Amino acid sequence: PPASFDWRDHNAVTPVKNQGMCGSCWAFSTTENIEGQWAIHRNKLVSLSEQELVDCDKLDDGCEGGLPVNAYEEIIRLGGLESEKKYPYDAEDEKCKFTVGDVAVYINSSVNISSNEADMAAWLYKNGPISIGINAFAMQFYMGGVSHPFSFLCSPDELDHGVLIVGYGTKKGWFSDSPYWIVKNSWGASWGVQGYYLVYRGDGVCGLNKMPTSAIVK
Ligand SMILES: CCC[C@@H](/C=C/S(=O)(=O)c1ccccc1)NC(=O)[C@H](Cc1ccccc1)NC(=O)N1CCC(N2CCOCC2)CC1
Repeated sequence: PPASFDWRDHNAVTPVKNQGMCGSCWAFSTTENIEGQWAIHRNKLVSLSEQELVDCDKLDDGCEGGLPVNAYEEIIRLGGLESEKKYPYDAEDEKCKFTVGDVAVYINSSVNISSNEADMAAWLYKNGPISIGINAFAMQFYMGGVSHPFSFLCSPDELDHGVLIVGYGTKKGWFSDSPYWIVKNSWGASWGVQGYYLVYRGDGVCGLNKMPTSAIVK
């Protein structure tokens, strides 16, 4: 794989979204992974419905939390994901309004990806953006640059946020180079670097390598 790669340069990433006052980060991590899979394998980039997952995914807890691995399973059970347009986001738990006739995309299965960050970069380059869990402690104070908090401040064993890795690169420094991941967040475009988080790549910081997953679109 190349030294750097960014799926935003290959029309596989929608604009940054905002989950608002609802703990639905897991749904954004899931829909945005599938947006990437569909764009890469069907050459169609369409914004997908997080609200369908908040309302209809019975394995998860809507605004009270969830896991992409559960959401992939529920999307297969339901029969697919509607577009954001057809099933818009309301940032609150509501009655399920899923209509199978309005499905925009479907997935065939999902995979757990290796926690080795070199393997993750190779997988991303070959297949697309990766959904991850992360300890968001350092994200709450993030103002830019390559985030590399001490592990006692950002325990890799306390994942509490779902986000999406869309690329990777290396920042050339005065004394040393910093390899980083480009992470798409769901806290709006005024957060971080136009909505994105640059975090150190290579030492499992904040547990970002603990739960890398993706949907599979054949
Ligand atoms: C209250 C839910 C908060 C929400 C994200 C909110 S958030 O607003 O993005 C945020 C995160 C951190 C700091 C500040 C703000 N977090 C989650 O949904 C996180 C996301 C995550 C964690 C680990 C790996 C991958 C993804 N998940 C979780 O919070 N949970 C995982 C699923 C679990 N369910 C229990 C019942 O049985 C089904 C599973 C509920 C807790």
